[in-house]
Amino acid sequence: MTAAVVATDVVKVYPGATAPAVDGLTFSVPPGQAVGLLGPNGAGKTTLLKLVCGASPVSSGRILVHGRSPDAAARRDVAVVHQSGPFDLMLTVRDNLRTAAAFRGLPWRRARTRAEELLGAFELAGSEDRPVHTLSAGQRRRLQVVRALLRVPRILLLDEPSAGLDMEGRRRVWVSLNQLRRQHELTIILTSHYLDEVERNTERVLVVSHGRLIRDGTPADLRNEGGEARAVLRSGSVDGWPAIATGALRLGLAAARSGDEIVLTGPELRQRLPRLLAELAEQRVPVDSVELATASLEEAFAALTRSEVTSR
Ligand SMILES: Nc1ncnc2c1ncn2[C@@H]1O[C@H](COP(=O)(O)OP(=O)(O)OP(=O)(O)O)[C@@H](O)[C@H]1O
Repeated sequence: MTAAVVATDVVKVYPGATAPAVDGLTFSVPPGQAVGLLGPNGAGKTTLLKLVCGASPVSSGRILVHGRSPDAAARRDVAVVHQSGPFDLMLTVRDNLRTAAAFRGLPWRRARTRAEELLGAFELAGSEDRPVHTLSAGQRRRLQVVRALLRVPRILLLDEPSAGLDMEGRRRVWVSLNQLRRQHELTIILTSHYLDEVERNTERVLVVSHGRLIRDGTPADLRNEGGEARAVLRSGSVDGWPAIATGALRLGLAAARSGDEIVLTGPELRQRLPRLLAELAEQRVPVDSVELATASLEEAFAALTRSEVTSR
């Protein structure tokens, strides 16, 4: 089976730059996989997408897209939703889609049915005759995805697809994309700063920092690495709260109360918690239940990128 994308020792140095934007990336993505590309601002995520779609050449190393050079693959196999995809704002939705179809060599009589289906799926039905400047930012974002999907690609690259979308807009985009994934073997590589979106819609995350790959695993792998993020204590008696807060503070933990729940956070939670519980038992402070909660992907990612910064 030919991989959808194979990157081998890929380096990208922009002209005049002092450091590479992408610095020796090696990975492969099997067909049909959805991959989230994570990293702080400036990590090299957008650059990597540009290299995969052939919009920018690699400085060294090699990228193969379904076994071909990105240039050769791009026109047929790859569709991209850029961070800001320009439309002709004065033209209607239909005319913008017609232009995009012509650019891809798709006859409009065929592309039109597909455009209508997609506009319906992305909740833009009825907007065909509206000039694009009259659409909201969220509607334009969805129209960008529609435009990218006029011909079902083998690989869809999404650069911040949810930027500017509210929660409902994000949900709608993903319902449609996941439906498409069920119908076709579609490989997706996306960058996003919404980690809940990445966790829900991808099978794998690549974490990039300063152009280098620092993690490659499932969202669950990354979350587990983040360890326990918080412990929730339930106490039947509010009288115990001062003792719990003081004891937690002594052990270097933060405590916050909400009703009869006390949330403890801080380093080495799993190790420090038994000591706190032993102290509370000695003081006869009632604790009804304790629950350790693992880190969310967001918390795990924040911890990982923080440790990267401090270890450099
Ligand atoms: N066309 C360009 N010319 C010169 N340098 C560039 C160019 N595009 C990006 N860079 C630089 O390359 C590095 C990586 O940028 P890139 O846009 O790939 O990061 P990113 O991870 O996508 O960031 P963000 O999350 O902010 O979108 C940055 O230092 C950036 O300033």
